[in-house]
Amino acid sequence: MEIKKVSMIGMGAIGCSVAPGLFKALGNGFRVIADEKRKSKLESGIVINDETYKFPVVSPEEKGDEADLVILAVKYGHLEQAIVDIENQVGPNTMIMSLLNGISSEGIIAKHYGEDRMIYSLTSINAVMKGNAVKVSLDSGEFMFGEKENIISERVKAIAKLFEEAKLPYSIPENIEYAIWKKYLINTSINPIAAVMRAKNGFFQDLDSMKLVRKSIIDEVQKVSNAVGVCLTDEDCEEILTVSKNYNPNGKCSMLQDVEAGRKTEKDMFLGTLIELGEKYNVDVPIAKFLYHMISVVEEANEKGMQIA
Ligand SMILES: NC(=O)C1=CN([C@@H]2O[C@H](COP(=O)(O)OP(=O)(O)OC[C@H]3O[C@@H](n4cnc5c(N)ncnc54)[C@H](OP(=O)(O)O)[C@@H]3O)[C@@H](O)[C@H]2O)C=CC1
Ligand SMILES: CC(C)(CO)C(=O)C(=O)O
Repeated sequence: MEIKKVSMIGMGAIGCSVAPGLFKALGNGFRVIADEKRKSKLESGIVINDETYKFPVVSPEEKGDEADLVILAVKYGHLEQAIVDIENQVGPNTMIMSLLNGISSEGIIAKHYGEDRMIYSLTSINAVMKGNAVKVSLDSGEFMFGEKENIISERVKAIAKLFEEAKLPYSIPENIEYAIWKKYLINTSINPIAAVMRAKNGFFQDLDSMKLVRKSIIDEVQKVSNAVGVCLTDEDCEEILTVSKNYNPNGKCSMLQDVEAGRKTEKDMFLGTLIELGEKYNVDVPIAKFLYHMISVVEEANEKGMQIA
């Protein structure tokens, strides 16, 4: 199996981390799915690490040229529309990979296109987008992917080959669902706190007191993981506290970028999901609820144009 055509939806911080490598590896076999408005922005060029790129664009309406692999890199609030927009790129053998954070996007996409198409994935790379410019260091993390059943299938091997050719750092974890939960532990204990405090990555690297704040939500995620049967260990919870050390201290997590850009955040994907699972499995998650409400305040203040002092 060889991957010759990849279509990607979502050319923000993460999409732009993957796109240059895939474009170099595949040439016009790499396409960005974009409607008219986004297409004209992309055609005027997108600046990634100071280099301007003009990627081939395909409209959601264009039919008859399906991709071998479709990659989604939109925010959670845009997922439903993106699922509709990728439709003409999905043929009988197309694989679908979601780089969205959180533990829920694969299940949502699978409801529309079927579980058998899904390749489970995550990225630990930290990228920042401002206007049409993205800064990313591929050394800050990697991409992880695998089959839900954790077999090294021909599909997984083909994606690994593609990522090698594209010079994108990757690994295939022993258990992809577990790896996605570990990433969820990172995000639930960094993103909402960073968004409320307007804290750059450095706050999560150099402040001992921040560890205590993070531990309170980490504890809730661990309890919920036990209830659903994923069972994150105490070692995972400790390890996660140091995992952000490779990030640029002046960099910002994606939720802080949302708040600063005046966008709605992914609070439902991170905290809403935890609250729902807590209710379902009878696990108390008061810190998740508190953070959820704090983010709602930040979003409402943004909407009403109220400034932080
Ligand atoms: N930034 C980071 O460091 C990391 C982010 N993530 C996760 O990756 C996902 C993407 O985040 P990030 O890249 O930061 O998000 P961004 O907001 O930077 O980028 C999302 C992009 O998707 C585009 N988009 C949305 N809907 C569509 C659509 N229907 N068709 C075409 N384009 C669309 C947006 O365009 P427009 O602006 O025009 O709406 C935007 O350019 C999130 O789930 C995030 O949590 C994971 C790891 C790290
Ligand atoms: C890079 C990292 C882990 C920072 O929290 C992230 O996933 C994000 O920004 O959403």
